[in-house]
Amino acid sequence: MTASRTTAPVHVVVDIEGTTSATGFITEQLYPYSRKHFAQLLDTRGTEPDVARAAAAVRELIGEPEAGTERIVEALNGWLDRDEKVTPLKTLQGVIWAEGFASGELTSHFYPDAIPALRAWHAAGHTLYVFSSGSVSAQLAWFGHSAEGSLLPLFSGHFDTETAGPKKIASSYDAIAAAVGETDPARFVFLSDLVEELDAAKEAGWRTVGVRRPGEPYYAKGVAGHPETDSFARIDLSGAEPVVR
Ligand SMILES: CSCCC(=O)C(=O)COP(=O)(O)O
Ligand SMILES: [Mg+2]
Repeated sequence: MTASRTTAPVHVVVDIEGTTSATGFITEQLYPYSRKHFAQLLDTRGTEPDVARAAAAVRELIGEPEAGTERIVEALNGWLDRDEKVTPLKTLQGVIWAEGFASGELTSHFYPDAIPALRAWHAAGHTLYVFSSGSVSAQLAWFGHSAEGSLLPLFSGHFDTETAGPKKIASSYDAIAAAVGETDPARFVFLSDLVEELDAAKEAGWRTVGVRRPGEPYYAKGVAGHPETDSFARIDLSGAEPVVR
């Protein structure tokens, strides 16, 4: 059972892939871009802290302490093939994508209802956060380069699997609440396309809304046990509970 809350503004925490943005855009535009640059990144910037930490984590995960660039890239591409949200993969993608966005080679995608709703919630006094498997550096590049310019001023913080923990376990949502300094978990509303993530947030006492957009990979799976919407425009945050109109 979730705790009650007043009608005070809430903390809205959004997932990216399948929620604010199309999975197909990310897998077709961003994933190939990262594949193209993994080897070069490891060879030319391997001593940078983020790159070195991620390479060490890949070696540990594959159980090959001596793995060189070729073997690491093979592991990264295997995870990408299966869209596995492995933290060091996401860290390296974030470093690569940050450069791609900065140079103008990459652009981000948002469903047409997402940006107006984010702006409206921010204007209404709600605080906005991102919790995505995409690294914080990828999130900053993504939200910093929308077709409508930078959306970063709308957000009060960004969380990923390195800073908060895996998205399918409740303690990660507790960690976000602690980082935000919020003691009432019912003041959070988490929006995601993946039911296991919504379940974990709900277990932590958060409110949830399942975002179920036609054409998305998890559409058929559904979001049983959570209010469901196909558009941010239908989410009303003015009452004690998020309502889908
Ligand atoms: C452009 S942000 C990175 C997107 C990404 O790589 C990813 O895995 C997003 O997964 P999510 O947790 O947002 O569904
Ligand atoms: Mg998602």
